[in-house]
Amino acid sequence: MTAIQTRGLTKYYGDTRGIDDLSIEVEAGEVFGFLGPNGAGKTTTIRTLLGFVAPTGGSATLLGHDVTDEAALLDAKRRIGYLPSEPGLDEGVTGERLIRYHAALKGDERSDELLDRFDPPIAREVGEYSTGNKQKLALVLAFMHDPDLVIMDEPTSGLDPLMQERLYEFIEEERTGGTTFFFSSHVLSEVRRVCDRVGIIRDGRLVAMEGVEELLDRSGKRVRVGVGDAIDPADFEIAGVHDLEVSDGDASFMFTGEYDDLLDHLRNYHVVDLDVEEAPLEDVFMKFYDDAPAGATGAESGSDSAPTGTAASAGGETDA
Ligand SMILES: Nc1ncnc2c1ncn2[C@@H]1O[C@H](COP(=O)(O)OP(=O)(O)OP(=O)(O)O)[C@@H](O)[C@H]1O
Repeated sequence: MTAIQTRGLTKYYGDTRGIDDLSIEVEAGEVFGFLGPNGAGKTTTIRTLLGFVAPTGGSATLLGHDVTDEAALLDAKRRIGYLPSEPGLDEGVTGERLIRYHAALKGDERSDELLDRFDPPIAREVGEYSTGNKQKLALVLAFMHDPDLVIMDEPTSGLDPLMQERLYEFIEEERTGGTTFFFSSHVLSEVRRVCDRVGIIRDGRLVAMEGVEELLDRSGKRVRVGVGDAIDPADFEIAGVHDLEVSDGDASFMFTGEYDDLLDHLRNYHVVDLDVEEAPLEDVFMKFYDDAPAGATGAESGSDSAPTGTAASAGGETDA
């Protein structure tokens, strides 16, 4: 089953492009990471999927329900969890009270277990919480009705390394149990760690969508070769060599070609050192980010947060 499907999904805020012609499919049981530079349209995508903003074009379904059909979306949201980037929780009440409120709204299948795991200080008023504790509470609220699909906007921002690790382990366990995840992230190591596939968005448009490992494979390996003598860079202009750097008797480059051809070429040298390693994750992703025009990589942020109380209920935001 397809958990999320968008076809030509478009959202303009007046003349400002939010997302443009976005077509994505996320299969049930998949962990899908959504990456892109600041202002690329990640939050807009999430808010459009959840019906907080109305699309200006195209279509989208969540768990088979049309997101522009209010009744259908409400129905779908019973099976959806949402973790916004800045949980707009009601500051004047205790965490305990918010949990009770959410239980009444959408049910409570597992808040005890989640409280054990994430441990927010629920006896205290939310206004006294640190950013990390708000995030922990938002996690409990997002998962307590045991959703089939969870949408998260930068879920580990604000969490300390121990909690981040706890969340990764939790995502892995939930995925084994069949839960689908769609989440935006800037943290490449976490994308690698937990995602099956990634979509990369730039200037509101999808520029890549594939498996994380395929993306890394396609990006090739970093090769460093040491030879006794000086190297003429022109000698290394062979198929599959990119980003060549030569110094004295060393050549370093990204390689996407055939290894037999490379080994044939290296026979021309007295090789004293050879190192082949996976492309750094940053290099792989920055390729997609780098070409972005300056406007898309600035400090724009659409992280206008959810209004009070219902941040994790996949409800409660209004159309913008
Ligand atoms: N409510 C809004 N009104 C007007 N423009 C908006 C609004 N929300 C977002 N935008 C614009 O839409 C574009 C996409 O923003 P969005 O917040 O979706 O990007 P993002 O990828 O989530 O960025 P970040 O990584 O910084 O959170 C940006 O140009 C942004 O300025």
